[in-house]
Amino acid sequence: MRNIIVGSRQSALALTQTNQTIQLLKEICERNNLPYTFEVKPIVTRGDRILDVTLSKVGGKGLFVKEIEEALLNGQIDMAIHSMKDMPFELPEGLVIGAVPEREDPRDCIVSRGGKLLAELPQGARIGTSSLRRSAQLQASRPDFRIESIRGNIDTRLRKLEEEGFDAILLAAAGLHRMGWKDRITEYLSPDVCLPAVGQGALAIECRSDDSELLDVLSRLNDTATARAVEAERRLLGLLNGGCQVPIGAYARLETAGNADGALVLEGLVASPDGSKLLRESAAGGDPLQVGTDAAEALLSRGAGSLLAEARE
Ligand SMILES: NCc1[nH]cc(CCC(=O)O)c1CC(=O)O
Repeated sequence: MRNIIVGSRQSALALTQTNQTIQLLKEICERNNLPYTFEVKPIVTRGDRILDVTLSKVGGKGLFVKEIEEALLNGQIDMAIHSMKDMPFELPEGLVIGAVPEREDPRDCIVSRGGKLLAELPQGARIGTSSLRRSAQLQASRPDFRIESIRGNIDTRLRKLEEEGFDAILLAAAGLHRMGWKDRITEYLSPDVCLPAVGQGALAIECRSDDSELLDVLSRLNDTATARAVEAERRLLGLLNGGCQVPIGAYARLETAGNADGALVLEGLVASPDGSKLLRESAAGGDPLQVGTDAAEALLSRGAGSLLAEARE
């Protein structure tokens, strides 16, 4: 019998994702007669302590992940469940993504006060989001919206919607689904309107690369279609050097639903921060890395490089 220690940030979403994943792993162990138990170990990261500072100024989203990775490397924990979209492009030596479970809904959504749909929001409506990707795409169709930064975990943002008088906020549907708060969603935004972030809705289960015992268990939770889609999206991100906060979106899906090993269709987007310029390109094919490369090169050949340089200034 081996007790596997699972590190988790303390946010409600992180703990929920961790517990839901452990539940699936427990079922796998039961079905296959595998001798493992799982225990959650909460970890406070630097990213959690400095939410009031602009994250990009203090090291970006990777902050949430870094301390968890240190705990993995020094053996305090054995595995960790991250939101894929918070994963930096490169993993430290000695760690791997052992499984990518089936993806939740990848779309963004709006939660509005009074249940107004996007098209019904008044001229000059105040919209809360801290994501350049979301604000650029929204401003492209509605330059009248006043976009304001909103920080904190999902529960904090939902509270701020009411308390700070926003007309609407933008969130990832996946977080709300996982929390059991689907009924708060006013409207799902189609990827044609708001292309999701790389990896949005997917999870990454990270562990030590030499832990073959655990890797064997995790492999049973891997979802081929999601893993391939995310591989394509992350290749695009890597080629556009999108590690920091830049307006990049990417979403890959199977060309034929159900054919997990078949062709992928990847859409990529790079925007200027104010949404005045949006570049969108797509690529398709069977090799996720090639599809990611093709879409990134198509974007770069249309001037994505200078748009990104503008955003980083
Ligand atoms: N940026 C923070 C973050 N990281 C992961 C999620 C949940 C959605 C997901 O797992 O993709 C969220 C909240 C949000 O963007 O609304």
